[in-house]
Amino acid sequence: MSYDNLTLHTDKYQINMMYAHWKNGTDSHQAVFEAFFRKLPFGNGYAVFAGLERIINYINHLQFDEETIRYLQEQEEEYDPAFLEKLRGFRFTGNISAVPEGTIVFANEPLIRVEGKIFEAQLVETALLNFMNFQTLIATKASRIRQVAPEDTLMEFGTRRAQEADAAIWGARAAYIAGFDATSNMRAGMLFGIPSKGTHAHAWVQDHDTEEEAFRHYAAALPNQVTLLVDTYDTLRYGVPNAIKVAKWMEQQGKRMSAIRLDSGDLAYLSKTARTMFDEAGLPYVKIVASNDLDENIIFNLKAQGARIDSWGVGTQLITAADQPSLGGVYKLVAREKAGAFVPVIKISGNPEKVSTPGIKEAYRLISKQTGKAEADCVTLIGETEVLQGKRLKLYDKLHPYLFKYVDNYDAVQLLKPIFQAGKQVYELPELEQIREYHRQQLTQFWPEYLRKLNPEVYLVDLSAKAWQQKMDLIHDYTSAKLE
Ligand SMILES: Nc1ncnc2c1ncn2[C@@H]1O[C@H](COP(=O)(O)OP(=O)(O)OP(=O)(O)O)[C@@H](O)[C@H]1O
Ligand SMILES: O=P(O)(O)OC[C@H]1O[C@H](OP(=O)(O)OP(=O)(O)O)[C@H](O)[C@@H]1O
Ligand SMILES: O=C(O)c1cccnc1
Repeated sequence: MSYDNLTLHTDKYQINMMYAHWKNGTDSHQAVFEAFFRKLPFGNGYAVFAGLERIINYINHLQFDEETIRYLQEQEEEYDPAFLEKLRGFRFTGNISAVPEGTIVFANEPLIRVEGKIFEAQLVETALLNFMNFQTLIATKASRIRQVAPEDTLMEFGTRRAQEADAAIWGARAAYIAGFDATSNMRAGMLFGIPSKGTHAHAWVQDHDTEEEAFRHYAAALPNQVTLLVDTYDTLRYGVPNAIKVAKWMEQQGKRMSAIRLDSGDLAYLSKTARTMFDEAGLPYVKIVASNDLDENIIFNLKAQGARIDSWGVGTQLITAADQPSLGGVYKLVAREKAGAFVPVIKISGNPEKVSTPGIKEAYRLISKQTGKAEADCVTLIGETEVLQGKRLKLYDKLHPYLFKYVDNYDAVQLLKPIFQAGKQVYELPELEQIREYHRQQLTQFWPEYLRKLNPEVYLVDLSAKAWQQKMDLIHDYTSAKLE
């Protein structure tokens, strides 16, 4: 089965709600939803937004074709044929704003805003969250790994352990955005233009009578990219000495071995000893690649132990975000049309962090004119102008009011950019290399205290006084209404 129409890549309850709106005659009512997450993953101080390319692609190709219509008909007898007829002509006609991929983002600020007919805006929730949550999670994990090895080559090796094919390729892309240098996945390489890299597996060595013969045959076949896996039998007793012999043999033919790969054992000890052996053999140019269930913590520790590793192959831990395998991004209705105008809506919860923030919002990054560094993000109601005028602001985290600061002399950068207007794509997707460079620039806007991997400083995401007051008013209205 090869069916790639993603229109039904949604939860049934979205179609049920579309149906009920249509039945009630409210399907064309305008609504505004915002996507955000409430908690940063991995205890990190920031996240790296990704997923927009796939979202744009998805929105552009939304279409209930005959096969999907037939399926809906068979699935749900209650769906009126006239509803299915309406779906035939469906397309997304609303507005979408989003932060560009590679942007550093934080909890509780809108990352995607969807405005349009409730019928359309409801359908897209599931897919938008699916793409944003996964890709942002992997980009953030990759960013943590890049942080501990700023100068080294990082290769994404995760496909065999990824949660299926889509996760492998979009995860590879997310990792590249956040600073990885290459992927082993050739399809990701082909589709996105990510550099592809690869060594060889144990099978290559096992399929020869001797390790030395295996190394020689490999070097003869691909003399310009020889990275030999040296741990099939015994790294220091056989693997490294055999690799040294083959490197000398290559030199006689005017070639240079690129590297060896260590894939088991004590990577610190083995890399230091192997480095000495290569150096003493007059082969200082042969680099050392390591793999084996690596993540940012192991890499950090290996470096602390003085490991002599130049390049890291990272698979499982990255592509599955093993220490936190999902990002809890949500998509919340913030305003709906009533009597021809938008009214803010709220979701009340016993958990204060889950009370939604009503109203259509904008998010700004306040960049100090003096230092060029980000001081805080400010979430306002749309149309508020104080932030844009550069007025002195007292910002504080409303859930934790002891976190506050004053900012002035700043530039306010609007985080959400228009992506679709009246259903038409108005945003030109940057090239992947530009996204990667943009992400690198983004990192320079933050003090290192916010970026550090362990116990980072909390970056302030403030809610404007007006947005806060509106939230309080609605909480009051709803909770007192309930008591009556
Ligand atoms: N010096 C080190 N300090 C901390 N962690 C290390 C060090 N060397 C290796 N590791 C990590 O320890 C873990 C070792 O796992 P494991 O015991 O499965 O590997 P192994 O002994 O190399 O055997 P296998 O052949 O099964 O891969 C891996 O995640 C590896 O990256
Ligand atoms: O460890 P990861 O970060 O996921 O990196 C990818 C791993 O995949 C390969 O081996 P594979 O796991 O297939 O076999 P092995 O465990 O026997 O080495 C490779 O040798 C790495 O060890
Ligand atoms: O090229 C490699 O060495 C590689 C690729 C994928 C998984 N493990 C290793």
